[in-house]
Amino acid sequence: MTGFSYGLVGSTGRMGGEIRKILGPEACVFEASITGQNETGTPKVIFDFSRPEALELTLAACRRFGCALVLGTTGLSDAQRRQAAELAKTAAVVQSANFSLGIAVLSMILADYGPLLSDWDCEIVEAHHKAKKDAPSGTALALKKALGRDAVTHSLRVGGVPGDHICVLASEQEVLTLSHRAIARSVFAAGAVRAGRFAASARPGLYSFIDVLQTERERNS
Ligand SMILES: NC(=O)C1=CN([C@@H]2O[C@H](COP(=O)(O)OP(=O)(O)OC[C@H]3O[C@@H](n4cnc5c(N)ncnc54)[C@H](OP(=O)(O)O)[C@@H]3O)[C@@H](O)[C@H]2O)C=CC1
Ligand SMILES: O=C(O)C1=N[C@H](C(=O)O)C[C@H](O)C1
Repeated sequence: MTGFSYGLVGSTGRMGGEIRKILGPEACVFEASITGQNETGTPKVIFDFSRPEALELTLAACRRFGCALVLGTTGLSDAQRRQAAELAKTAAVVQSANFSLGIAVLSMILADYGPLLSDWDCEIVEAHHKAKKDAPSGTALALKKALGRDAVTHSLRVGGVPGDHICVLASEQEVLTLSHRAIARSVFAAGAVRAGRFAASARPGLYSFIDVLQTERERNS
């Protein structure tokens, strides 16, 4: 059961399918993909897991419906991020390159403790399924941002891997390896739906998945 009607941009895709499995196909009242658009009601939240080229359509739909946005598409340009931030002045927008809990915690660890290792080398290895279009992954870019400095990234596109990220930090004397593996793509959909439930009742603003988790924690404490 959903509790809200939703829209999907990227409805025929891998992530679109996973979100449908959680929220139920009957509550999906707006869907879009390259092959077309279908509208049967007013969504409370639109989920965009598609391609950067679709963002214009997504932002226009959010404005038209006056609804919130969960934006998971990676490979966005800086200008597109600014466009999403512009929508956030009037609607709740949760944007994250990775809606898994493990990557959220890994990002917090890097942001908090990365500065202690500022003179260590750092390289990031990411592996994904062969159909993934962008490289490096949005998550690898976000992990670099959390670390607060540049890091060489290595991208593998092999088999059906849902998403692996490994940060290797090393000095002359020691090596610290922090790694995350998504066992199934459903983990990202579960996080996105969690963000959608938050966004459905949140004030306008630009939120990260970490903001969603921290708000939930404050509400439950
Ligand atoms: N933030 C996160 O946690 C995660 C993010 N992602 C990101 O989500 C995105 C989608 O991934 P995935 O589901 O695997 O991709 P798929 O290739 O399986 O699906 C892409 C979807 O987008 C649609 N699409 C492509 N171009 C356009 C367009 N110009 N206008 C409208 N719709 C379009 C496709 O339609 P059609 O079928 O007609 O071609 C399809 O429905 C990627 O950017 C990926 O990196 C993925 C997993 C987790
Ligand atoms: O395309 C994918 O599949 C994924 N994309 C996201 C990314 O680019 O980081 C998140 C996840 O790793 C799966």
